[in-house]
Amino acid sequence: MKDINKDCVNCPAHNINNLVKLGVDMKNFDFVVALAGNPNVGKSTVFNALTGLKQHTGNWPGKTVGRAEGAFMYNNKRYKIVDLPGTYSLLSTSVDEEIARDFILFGQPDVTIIVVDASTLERNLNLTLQVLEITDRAVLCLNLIDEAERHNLKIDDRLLSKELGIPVIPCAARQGIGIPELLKSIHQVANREFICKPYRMTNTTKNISKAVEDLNDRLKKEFPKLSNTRWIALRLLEGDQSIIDAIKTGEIGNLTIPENEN
Ligand SMILES: Nc1nc2c(ncn2[C@@H]2O[C@H](COP(=O)(O)OP(=O)(O)OP(=O)(O)O)[C@@H](O)[C@H]2O)c(=O)[nH]1
Ligand SMILES: [Mg+2]
Repeated sequence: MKDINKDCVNCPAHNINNLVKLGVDMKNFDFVVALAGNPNVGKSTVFNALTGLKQHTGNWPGKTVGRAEGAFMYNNKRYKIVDLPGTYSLLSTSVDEEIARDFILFGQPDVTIIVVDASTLERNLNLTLQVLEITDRAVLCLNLIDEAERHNLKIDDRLLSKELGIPVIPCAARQGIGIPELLKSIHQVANREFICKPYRMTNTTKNISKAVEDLNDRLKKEFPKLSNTRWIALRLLEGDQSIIDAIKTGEIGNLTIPENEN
């Protein structure tokens, strides 16, 4: 009897009650969700599972080359979801990586799903920690868990969730495993039923903090609509030439994605 219930909870018919794949129907959405992650970790596979669309997937990096958008409805809330090119770092400079970086930083998503490859978790944590520096609302999709298991890797997802301060959901997106749990977490984080406490590095000295605060104030005054000005202030202190140029030309102000485009 117990097994029958378990099968019922995991069967597609049960999930259909909660998830409606809306394809490209992005009207009147309540929340914007971004898919961030290293190349080739299954972001588009998750996107397709949630929207019913058919974004290009395959086993090599660099397939998604622009922003793809779709929608789904879950528990009567409408979500617009944005699939992004893979990126190793928010400091990356290739054109595709910049598209991902700009949306994660300035697109003001309500929830960022960080998709990671469970079989190469450590490498993926670099981007994860960078994303957690700039957002209070994120969910970690611990994807390719089947591959990790095949390599006899066991990940303590509950401990990882505790340490990162965000929900961690083991998934095998290609097989649809973990998608119901992922949806539930996206919903809880978007609706503030789950309050994230993202892991933040705290090794900044007083002088640096003061310089960041000063620059942050000036940036906010100059570009009132720009999000993540603290991140920009840090890059300025590091001497990041592309950011310095974007400020000099005023181009940085264009990175804010207007609300009606969301
Ligand atoms: N075994 C296994 N394969 C998966 C899983 N999720 C995705 N894949 C496969 O992994 C490959 C990469 O998936 P994509 O969805 O294209 O990855 P992506 O992150 O969008 O890749 P880029 O757009 O190139 O950054 C595809 O061959 C998928 O079928 C999973 O959970 N398990
Ligand atoms: Mg992709």
